[in-house]
Amino acid sequence: METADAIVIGSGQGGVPLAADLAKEGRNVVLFERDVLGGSCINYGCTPSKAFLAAAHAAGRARKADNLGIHTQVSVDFPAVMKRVRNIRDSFNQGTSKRLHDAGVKVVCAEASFTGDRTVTSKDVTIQAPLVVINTGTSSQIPNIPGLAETPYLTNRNFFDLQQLPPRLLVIGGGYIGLELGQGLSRLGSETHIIVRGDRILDREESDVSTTLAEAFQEEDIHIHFQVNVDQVAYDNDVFTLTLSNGEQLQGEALLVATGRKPNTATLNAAASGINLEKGYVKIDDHFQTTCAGVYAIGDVAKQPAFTHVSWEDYRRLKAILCDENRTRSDRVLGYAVYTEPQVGRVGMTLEQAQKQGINARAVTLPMSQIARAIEWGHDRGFYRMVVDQDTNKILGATLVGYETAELVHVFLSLMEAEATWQLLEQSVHIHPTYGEALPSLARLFLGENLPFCPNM
Ligand SMILES: Cc1cc2nc3c(=O)[nH]c(=O)nc-3n(C[C@H](O)[C@H](O)[C@H](O)COP(=O)(O)OP(=O)(O)OC[C@H]3O[C@@H](n4cnc5c(N)ncnc54)[C@H](O)[C@@H]3O)c2cc1C
Ligand SMILES: NC(=O)c1ccc[n+]([C@@H]2O[C@H](COP(=O)([O-])OP(=O)(O)OC[C@H]3O[C@@H](n4cnc5c(N)ncnc54)[C@H](O)[C@@H]3O)[C@@H](O)[C@H]2O)c1
Repeated sequence: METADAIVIGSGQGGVPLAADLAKEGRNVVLFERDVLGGSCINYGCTPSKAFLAAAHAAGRARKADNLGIHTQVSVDFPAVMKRVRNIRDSFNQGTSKRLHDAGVKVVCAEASFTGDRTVTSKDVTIQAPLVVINTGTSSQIPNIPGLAETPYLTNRNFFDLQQLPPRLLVIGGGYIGLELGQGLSRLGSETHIIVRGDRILDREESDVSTTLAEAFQEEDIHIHFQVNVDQVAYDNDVFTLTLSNGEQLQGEALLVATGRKPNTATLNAAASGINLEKGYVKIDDHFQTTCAGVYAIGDVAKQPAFTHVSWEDYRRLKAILCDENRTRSDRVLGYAVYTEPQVGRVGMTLEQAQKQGINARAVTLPMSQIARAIEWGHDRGFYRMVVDQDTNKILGATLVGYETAELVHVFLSLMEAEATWQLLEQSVHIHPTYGEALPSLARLFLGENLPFCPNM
């Protein structure tokens, strides 16, 4: 058996920089990766999906320019779109490989599992180390629908290998992936059907977020089938046929399954090192420590909010903790975004979440149709909402639905990190005419509904 100073299992968003940093300090670090280097984000998550959406939204916006009096004929070169996506993906992937190599990390390209205390084995190597970090992420959770397993369905894993635009796309799941990739292919020309088992899309968000998005999707002829399950999947002559629980049948040349994630722990044999799992996820404390001393877990596999910036921040915090700094995983403000059009930018608590915690909370909402910039630019669907604690006046959360709100929500992230009050935002003088100008306007709603809140409105 070999020994090392540190083992990292999985080359996700946290594992790669951690392995590289430790190796640069002169430690002997081994990283195991069973698939391509760089994990989900780079290879089959954020990077390819956002490069793909750049093309899709360019097409969508060009069509919508009709509203501005600009008439265009959109012609999509799908192979060129996907080639660009794969080129970006590949360049990021090569960057990961170079980073690990330059830092002196020993990379073992194989699946790792525990065979003893802090002892990790793959095909032909067994290594023990005093420090082991699990960063194995998640994979698609595939529902047990009769017939599905025998068909060449797509998940986010193989979606970006598509060579031809499917004339008709069927999507199971109305969450992040189904909506982003579903709207994306629709904007590039596929007739798109999204099958949702509940009565709304993006069902973890406030209901008016779901309604706003659903209306936007339906306006661009995306078919959303609510409150139905898929009972049967068949594949014949390159065509998928879905039989729905209401008896309806839908056909398409591509089927995307986007029904959530499952943690990559099935083959990890975590128990061999005394590591407990909870519903398949690695159980950690507030310092990322598992139930085995010296073994830590970061990112999606530790049931952290499943976003790249969270896994990456886990790495920064774990590194500080390993250097005996007083950091935890929970003392941070987290935001996220959904890259549909309109976008959803979120941070902190919703009104309902705050009230459930017993906080004396209040929310104000400003529709996009009352924002000068949104009217001028023709993006007047959506709203900005802020939640505050009425006892302390501190900002507790925000929901922004509209044009590029993933950018704007950072104003709230910083204000909340600084524990600012809504009065600070209200007193800020933002530039006219911008979307950002609407944020002090939003805060001004706490002063009274009928006051003028910004120039021209
Ligand atoms: C389509 C899609 C789009 C997304 N878009 C965004 C976005 O826009 N913004 C955002 O913040 N987040 C986004 N996410 C989420 C984001 O990709 C993940 O939250 C992030 O990659 C988490 O990374 P991680 O570090 O936990 O692990 P991962 O990046 O998942 O990496 C885990 C690695 O471990 C490897 N592995 C697993 N088991 C083993 C084993 N036993 N031995 C060796 N190696 C193993 C895997 O092969 C994988 O490479 C998206 C996800 C998807 C699927
Ligand atoms: N913009 C981003 O940051 C981004 C983008 C994509 C993915 N992600 C991350 O990846 C995660 C996974 O995305 P996802 O879209 O797979 O999951 P999700 O949890 O967002 O959505 C899955 C949806 O599928 C539904 N569903 C589950 N089983 C079903 C079934 N049998 N039939 C029909 N519907 C079913 C669920 O009700 C849910 O609405 C996200 O939660 C997010 O953390 C982030």
